[in-house]
Amino acid sequence: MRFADLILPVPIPRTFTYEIPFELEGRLMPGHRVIVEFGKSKILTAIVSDIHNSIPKYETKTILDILDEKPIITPLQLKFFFWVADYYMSNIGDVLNAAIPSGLKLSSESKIQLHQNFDFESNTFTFTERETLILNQLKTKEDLSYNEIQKLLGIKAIHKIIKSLINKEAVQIFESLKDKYKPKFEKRIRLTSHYMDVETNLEELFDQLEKTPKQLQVVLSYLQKVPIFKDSDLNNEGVPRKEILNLKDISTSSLNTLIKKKVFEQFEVQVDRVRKYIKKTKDFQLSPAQEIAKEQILNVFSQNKTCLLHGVTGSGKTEIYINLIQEAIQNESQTLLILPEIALTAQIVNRLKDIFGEKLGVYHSKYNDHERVEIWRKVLEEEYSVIIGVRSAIFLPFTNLNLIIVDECHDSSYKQFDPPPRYNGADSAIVLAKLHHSKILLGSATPSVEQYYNVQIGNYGLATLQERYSDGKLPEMTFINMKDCRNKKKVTGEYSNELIGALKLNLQNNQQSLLFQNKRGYSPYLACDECNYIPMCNSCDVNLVYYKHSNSLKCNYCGYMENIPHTCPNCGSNRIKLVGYGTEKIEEDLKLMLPEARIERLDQDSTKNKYNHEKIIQSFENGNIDILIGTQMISKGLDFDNVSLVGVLDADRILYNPDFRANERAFQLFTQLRGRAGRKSVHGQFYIQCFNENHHVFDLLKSDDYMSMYYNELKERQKFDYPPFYRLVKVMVKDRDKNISRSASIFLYNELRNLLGSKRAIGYFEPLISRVRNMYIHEITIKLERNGLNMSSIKNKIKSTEGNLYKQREFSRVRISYDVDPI
Ligand SMILES: Nc1ncnc2c1ncn2[C@@H]1O[C@H](COP(=O)(O)OP(=O)(O)OP(=O)(O)O)[C@@H](O)[C@H]1O
Ligand SMILES: [Zn+2]
Repeated sequence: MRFADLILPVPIPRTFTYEIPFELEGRLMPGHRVIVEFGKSKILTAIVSDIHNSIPKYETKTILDILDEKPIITPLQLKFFFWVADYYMSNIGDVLNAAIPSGLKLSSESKIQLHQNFDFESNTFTFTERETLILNQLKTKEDLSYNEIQKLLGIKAIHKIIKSLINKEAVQIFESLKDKYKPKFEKRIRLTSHYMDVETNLEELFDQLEKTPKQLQVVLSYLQKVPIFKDSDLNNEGVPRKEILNLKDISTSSLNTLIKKKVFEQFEVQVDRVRKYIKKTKDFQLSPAQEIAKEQILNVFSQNKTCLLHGVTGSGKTEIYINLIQEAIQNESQTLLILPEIALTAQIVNRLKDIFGEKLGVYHSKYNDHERVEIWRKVLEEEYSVIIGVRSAIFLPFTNLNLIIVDECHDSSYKQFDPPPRYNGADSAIVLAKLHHSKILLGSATPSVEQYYNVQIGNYGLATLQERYSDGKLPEMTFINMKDCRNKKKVTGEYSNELIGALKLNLQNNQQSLLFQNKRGYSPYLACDECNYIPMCNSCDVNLVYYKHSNSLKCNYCGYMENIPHTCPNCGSNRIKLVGYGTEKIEEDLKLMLPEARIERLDQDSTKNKYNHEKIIQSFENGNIDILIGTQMISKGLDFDNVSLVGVLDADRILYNPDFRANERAFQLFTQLRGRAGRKSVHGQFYIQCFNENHHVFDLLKSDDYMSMYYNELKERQKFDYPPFYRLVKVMVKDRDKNISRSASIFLYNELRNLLGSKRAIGYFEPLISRVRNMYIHEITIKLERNGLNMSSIKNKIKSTEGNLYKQREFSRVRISYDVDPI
């Protein structure tokens, strides 16, 4: 086995073969990180994906060094990563970037430092002039990058020189990012072993310390914390130094004296950065309906099929998950529970930490890199048996995965859009389960049409929960016609008197309310009353959003910010006004209208800080907030006992969307929102402010009729060749020049039509938002029949048309990307 295929962090969609040096033969395994030379002078970190004997056609370079003792990626993960890259038509390097925490990431910044055993005096090698130059430099400077060495020597080809230094064990290469992960240490103290002889030596110590009461105080406080009289083993762990010093009447100098006198010894232990949970047991019994659903699930599992749990909101799906996870833990295997939203993670983690204690690991994007590396390692070493996380948790190094649960499996935030890979975490989880021979359960009150279709054609098995837990009823629905309200002057701004009245009543009854609005920020936009001018982003085709707290206009696409203009830049009038309303404005308005209420907001802006979302949810749960205003974050799976009112302010905005999934989405969103109210003893109310009460989706909602929605949608999808009957691939063409973007998309479209036929290559068009970060976008839609096609080979063919495009000089800077199964 002399060759290794490597994944390199370069935007080239293939692996590279390198030779394995003699000293690494037999040691190197797939999943190891290695250092290699790439091109003339680049040094890169790479991941070994395969090891073999077949000599490549091109001249190979040799691997320079290995970074880890043990592989950091498992063989199954590699397989999975390649599947994601293939299926979602993205580079394997991009998948790796999405998959591994940046503390383990591949980087191009490798450096050298003196070898730890190297000693200038005692070494026996002779060094060349250039080698000596480097070594002398390293006497004063801790490390040197490849660039610095090239400058120092005044030549480009430095690799041979470095290699020779490595062979002489004078220097070593290190990955500057490798050291990014620093374990955290804690200083602790304990009694030295001498005093473990309690009866004589410790008693003696007390006598000695009579004269120094401060020191005696330290020893006594220690013994209070660590009762070695009861159990002498407790001394081994000692206590954190900080904990003793934080006590009243303890002086640092007394403690230090005692350490000098060898009464105490100080030692360090590695501690976890990730917050630990204390295990409390909480028992619950499944209801008869839940027992039946669980039986159905186990039955589906026994047929090695994916199981869809279709259970109404508040039916207790989570309790079934917990029950299944408990059984999985007893079998000493790993379980992965993925959720669409970190807001929800916080709540479920609270429910699960009571039950699973330290066996529970949590993985989401708000964690910093050190924490993510720590979780990665703990999953690899099977210290965690349950992992709860958002979509990227599917990339963790499971070795013993036996159950995957995808909660709220219909949710569109399982799909990643930018940066690539544009993968869907819920769909990919099914493939992950196959690779691990693991069971997989998808749960939702509103499965996607595609998911339910899979049940219908027998690909998935079905389990159902049709009633809420303990006879809870679904909230009553009230439609508030805003047109009528306006005519009858029964509104204050955007708020109907009826809704405000209901909020007031709820407040008096000491119950909580949720208010939904799909727009964050203050007012969606600013507009001139004279000429209708609307401030737009300079680099994207969208209007700027007004943020009150920073008194600025901001682009939600590229982050561009500017000050509020006082006069209209177009006509000079000073009649610039705010139009529409976002969550921030609603918060402000309601605080004025209901001054006695405690009001908070939950959206992307209010949860920027790591634990903010947890704090807000906790505080709502504890009854410290009366009204919580939020974006779709509040619609997903949250479980509050005391919420009896849910209101939607601008329902029409949800209904009218130029997308074939618009009705399905609206039905899902309203059903989920309604489901947040009346989950425990209180009866729930669902208020919808809208202009068009007669919309078809509202009819379905009134009868809570998922199946009608499903069959209606299915008919439409069949008629217009949409999923689940066809698979969609979107090809995105981008260029700084609008004309080039357009002509490149026409060129590519023609290529694709020749390749696939005009029934599959549908057309090219400008998307709704046709410019982002100054790149003009055109899209080509491809529809592929679900059956009878070899998808992988078709996708390769689609990709190969890129080659023809790039042969045209004028298109050489065009950027092409793909979105497979766009949503
Ligand atoms: N067997 C049970 N014993 C005690 N409480 C239960 C049981 N089953 C469900 N509950 C309670 O009922 C409430 C709703 O359950 P849960 O949150 O699991 O619903 P869900 O099906 O996940 O709903 P959604 O689809 O809205 O997220 C929770 O507060 C839960 O603790
Ligand atoms: Zn912008």
